[in-house]
Amino acid sequence: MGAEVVIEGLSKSFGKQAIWRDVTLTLPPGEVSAMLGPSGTGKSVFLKSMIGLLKPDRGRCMINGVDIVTCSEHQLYEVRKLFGVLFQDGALFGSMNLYDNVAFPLREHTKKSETEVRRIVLEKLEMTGLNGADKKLPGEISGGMRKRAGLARALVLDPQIILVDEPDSGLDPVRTTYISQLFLDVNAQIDATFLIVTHNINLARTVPDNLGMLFRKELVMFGPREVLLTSEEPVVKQFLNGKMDGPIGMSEEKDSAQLAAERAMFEAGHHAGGVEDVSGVPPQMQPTPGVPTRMGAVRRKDRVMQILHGLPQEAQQSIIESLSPEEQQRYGVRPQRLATAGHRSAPAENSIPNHHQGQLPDDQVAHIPHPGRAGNHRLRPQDPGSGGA
Ligand SMILES: Nc1ncnc2c1ncn2[C@@H]1O[C@H](COP(=O)(O)OP(=O)(O)OP(=O)(O)O)[C@@H](O)[C@H]1O
Repeated sequence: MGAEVVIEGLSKSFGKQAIWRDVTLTLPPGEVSAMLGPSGTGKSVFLKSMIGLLKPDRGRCMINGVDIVTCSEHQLYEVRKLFGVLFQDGALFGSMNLYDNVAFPLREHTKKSETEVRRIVLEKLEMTGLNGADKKLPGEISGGMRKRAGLARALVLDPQIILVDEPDSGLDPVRTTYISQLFLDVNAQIDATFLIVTHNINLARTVPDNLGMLFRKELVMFGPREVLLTSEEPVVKQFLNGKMDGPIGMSEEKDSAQLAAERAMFEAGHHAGGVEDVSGVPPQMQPTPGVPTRMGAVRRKDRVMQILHGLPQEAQQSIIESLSPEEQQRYGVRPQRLATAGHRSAPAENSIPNHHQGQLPDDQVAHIPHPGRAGNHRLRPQDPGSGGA
C-alpha cells in the first residue's frame, strides 16, 4: 500500500515573498489526490517541498513517520526513494533512448543485474503502453509518449508515492484523458499514493479521489472530491468553471475595485467566458476493465463514510448517491431528493430536517462494519470559508 503523507502547518517563502502558509492536509495512502490553483500559487513549489528539493520555513511533512522538514540528509535520501516523480516534460535525457532513460534510476540507485534491469524496464514500458518503443530517442516521440516514458521511469523503483506536475501541459484534451486513465490504472496496479498538480478542469472533475486548492497563499480547501465539486466558495467555483467572473484575475487575484467593475460588466451581459455553469459531481473515471480493483478507492469509501457527517450537505448527498443500493444499505444511508437546477439540494419530503453545519441525522450517518486505517480522521475537509484545517 502507498505511504500516507501528513502535512501540518507547512509554510514556504523565498526571502520576503511568502508562497503559501500553514498548509495542513493528509494524502490518504493509495488514494489519488489533485491540487488545483491558479498559475503562480506555488503548486510546483509544494511538490518540490514534499520531496525535500525545497526546504519549507515551518511545519511538518511526515512520510512513514519521518518528518522530511527536519530529518537528516541520510533519512531524506532514504525517504526520497519512496517517491516517483513525473515532471511536466517527462524530464528525459535527450541523448538516451527510452530503455536507458527508464533503466537509469535502477542503474544509479540499485545493484541489480542487467538481466533484472531489463525485466523491470520492459515491464514498466509495457505498463505505460510503450511496448516496442524502447529504442526511440525522446526527440523522436510525441509529448504524450514522453510523459508515459517519464511515468515508466518514475515506476522502476516501486514508489509508494507518485507526484505528477501538470500532466496535461502540452497535451490535447484526448491525450490528457488517456494519461489520466493511465494514472488510475497504475494506481490500481501498484496502490501508490498519487498527488497530481493540475489546472485541468476535466481532470480535476473526473480523476482524483480528493481535491485541494491553493489560492492567496493558502490552502483554500482539501478533502474528498465531492466537497470541492459541490462547493459554493467563489474561488473554487470560478476555477472549476474557468470563468473571468470571480476573485481570480489576470495576475493572481483582483482587488475589490476591479472585482466590482467586472461584476457590473458581467451583470450587464458581458460573457464571463467558460462554458455555462458546470456544477455537480460527474462520475469518477474507473480503471480500464481487466485492471485490478483500485484498493485505494475501496478504502476511501469506508474512510469517507466515517467522516460523512462532518462534510457539507451537498457533498454528503453526492457521496450517498454515488453508492450502490447495496452499499447504501450496508452503510445505513439513503439518498435525499435533489432539485434539478444546479444540483442544489432540497429537503426531501421524508427527510429529517438538516442540522447545522451539514450534519446528517444519526440514522443516516454511516455505520462502518470494518473500521481500519482508512478511517483517516486527519484528512478533514477544510472549512469552506477558511484556509485552516
Ligand atoms: N527557487 C525559487 N526561488 C525563488 N522564487 C521561486 C522559486 N521557485 C518558485 N518561485 C516562485 O514561487 C512562485 C510559485 O511558483 P510555482 O512554479 O510553484 O507556481 P505554480 O502554482 O506551480 O504555477 P504554474 O501553474 O504556472 O506552474 C512563483 O512566484 C515563482 O516565481
